[in-house]
Amino acid sequence: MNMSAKKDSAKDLEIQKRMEQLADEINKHNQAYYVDNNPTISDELYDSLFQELVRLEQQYPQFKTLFSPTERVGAAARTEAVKVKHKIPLLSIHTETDYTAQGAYDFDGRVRRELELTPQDPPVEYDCELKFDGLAVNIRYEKGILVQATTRGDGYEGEDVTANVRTIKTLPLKVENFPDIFEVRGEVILHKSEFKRINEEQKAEGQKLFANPRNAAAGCLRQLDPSVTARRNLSFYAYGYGEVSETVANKHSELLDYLKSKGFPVADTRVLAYGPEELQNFHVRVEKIRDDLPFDIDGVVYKVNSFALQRSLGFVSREPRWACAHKYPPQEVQTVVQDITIQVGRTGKLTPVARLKPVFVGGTTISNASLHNEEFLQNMGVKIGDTVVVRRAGDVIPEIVRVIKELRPDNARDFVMPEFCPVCGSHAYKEEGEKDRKCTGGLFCQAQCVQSILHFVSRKAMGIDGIGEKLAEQLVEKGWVKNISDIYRLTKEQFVSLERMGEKSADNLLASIEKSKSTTLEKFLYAISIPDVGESTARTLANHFRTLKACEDAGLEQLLEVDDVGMSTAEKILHFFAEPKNLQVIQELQDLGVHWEEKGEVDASELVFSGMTFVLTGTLPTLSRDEASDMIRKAGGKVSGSVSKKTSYVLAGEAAGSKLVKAQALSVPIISEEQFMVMLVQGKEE
Ligand SMILES: NC(=O)c1ccc[n+]([C@@H]2O[C@H](COP(=O)([O-])OP(=O)(O)OC[C@H]3O[C@@H](n4cnc5c(N)ncnc54)[C@H](O)[C@@H]3O)[C@@H](O)[C@H]2O)c1
Ligand SMILES: [Zn+2]
Repeated sequence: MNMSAKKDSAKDLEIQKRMEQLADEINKHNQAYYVDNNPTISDELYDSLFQELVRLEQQYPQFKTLFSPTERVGAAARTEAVKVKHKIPLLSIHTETDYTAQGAYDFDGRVRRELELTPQDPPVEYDCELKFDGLAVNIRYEKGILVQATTRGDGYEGEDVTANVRTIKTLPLKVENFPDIFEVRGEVILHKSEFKRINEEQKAEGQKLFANPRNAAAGCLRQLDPSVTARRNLSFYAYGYGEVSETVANKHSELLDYLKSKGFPVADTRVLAYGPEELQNFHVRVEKIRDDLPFDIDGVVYKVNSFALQRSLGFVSREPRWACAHKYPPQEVQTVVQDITIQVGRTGKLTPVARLKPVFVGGTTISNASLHNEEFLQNMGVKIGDTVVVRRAGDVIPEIVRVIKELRPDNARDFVMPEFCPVCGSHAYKEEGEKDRKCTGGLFCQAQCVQSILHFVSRKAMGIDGIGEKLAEQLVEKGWVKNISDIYRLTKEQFVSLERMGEKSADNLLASIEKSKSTTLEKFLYAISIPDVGESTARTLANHFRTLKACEDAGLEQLLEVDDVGMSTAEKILHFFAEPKNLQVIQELQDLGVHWEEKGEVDASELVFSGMTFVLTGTLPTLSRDEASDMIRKAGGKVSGSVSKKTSYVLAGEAAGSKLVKAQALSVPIISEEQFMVMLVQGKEE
């Protein structure tokens, strides 16, 4: 055997295995749904498993088994029920797999081909109906009297539910001037309001809740005690016929009109359509009113209207060729995880992303879904190769809801989160107690570049005016800024070459960049995006260590000595300064002229406001709040947000509010900006 033949046979085995797994899985769900009235997966999901098997069977007919679930309708009647053979089988309906307009065109195309119509022939007349989401029943009338009702069962033999069907209030028990034998077919359903009521009742009685109206309807209909069924307002809608002793119509729509005239409930949402475009119009219109209908539907049904044409089209295995169900885009489907890769976000967060075999869900095709983080990955237990359930409802981002472990192939692989950033190669750590793993190369990691520029230039950091998100993105895209130190290498030529950037703004920008070079240690420590180091931690670090070198060299113990630096922050600071490339960027910044005054070892107690706490309130005549706060801190004082007995002074301006009242109540001295400035110079109150 040559290599490629060997590969082929391995692939064949894999496909065969998949088909067996799918068949087992579908059979299991058939049992749960049809026999136990207790489905464990959504219909949409079931449909997508089913459709995958159908496709594989078409592609690889040699692997199709005799017992394939695609050959059968529903499930056999329960053993405890009385079984009834149908005079005429109750089959299923073909479901169009294309949920878009194409579905209507596909169906019409097939019908026209089968009927050997040419493009010159007129459009086919169709009857369009709702596809009720309930249970099919066959109701037999003899001489106008309801004598027997049966469920569909496996299509050939169903369960006798006569006593229960008789309790349906909208169904005539006796029909005048009816043919000797007439079997009416239709759907038994529960209205949504009734479903809600029943579930509330079940809950109050501590009984099991029904998953959806269809299952509740099935449960009520197949209930062995008719008095229970009678208390549940089941509804019935007619849409077809079985054995009849007399022809009453030549077209499907006429038959439904006839049944309606005889007192049978027939849904009003029903139209005649000519050709595929009109079919699709109906599909679209019904989708718009779907949620407002009093009962659940799972699509629409198109039927060739003429009985004569229906007869010439006939049946294929379990379905008539003259009808099809056109459903709505599912919001939940299954697909396969082909790979798991890492995406690095702007903040350095490493996110595992499942690369999916493209699948149509919630109206669009998706091929990726976020797995969020390690914890999510673990809880989900997803492996590469797994079949997963993907959900996308409305505009919501697609998500993986569950792994179908039964469909896991033997060669499924575990995914392990990397310890290095895939973009820049820096260490990626997950701190104790945190969910996210983060890249520590904040200063030069390409993935984080835009974010770090925006942070670097922000007002409380280096205070460079004029670099917003758009510009930052451009600077990175052009490759001009690879790390933040490159900001100080930007030239006027570069700026003016950008769209919508005039000479004047370029000059202003460059001036602002130049001005930012003169800064303070606390602003610099804040600007370089050390994880967890916000404005206030940067300040305490600067006050504590006084020089950048001391801060860089600090060990864990020394860091923990700093006020409000806990274990997790200390570790992040350590990791940050342990990354040689971060140190390199810091050095480059200094080489390019960024500087500040290093305070050296000043004794904090010598400062004017040391040991004092200030509270600011109202609008000061000349200083902004940030400026006043800065001045207080530089002079060794603290700024607090609320007045207490420990407050030394309240610095009050125009329109001061409740803080002023509180200060008066606690006899805290209140000072004006003018008094404050004097104190700052003289060291005490005037
Ligand atoms: N969730 C699960 O575990 C699970 C398991 C098995 C089946 N299912 C669901 O059941 C479906 C398969 O069941 P199916 O064979 O009954 O096929 P179907 O429900 O796709 O279509 C056939 C049925 O449509 C109904 N119907 C509603 N309105 C109609 C109308 N106007 N005219 C004609 N028929 C109409 C009839 O009951 C008919 O038997 C799947 O599509 C799936 O959604 C779900
Ligand atoms: Zn990185």
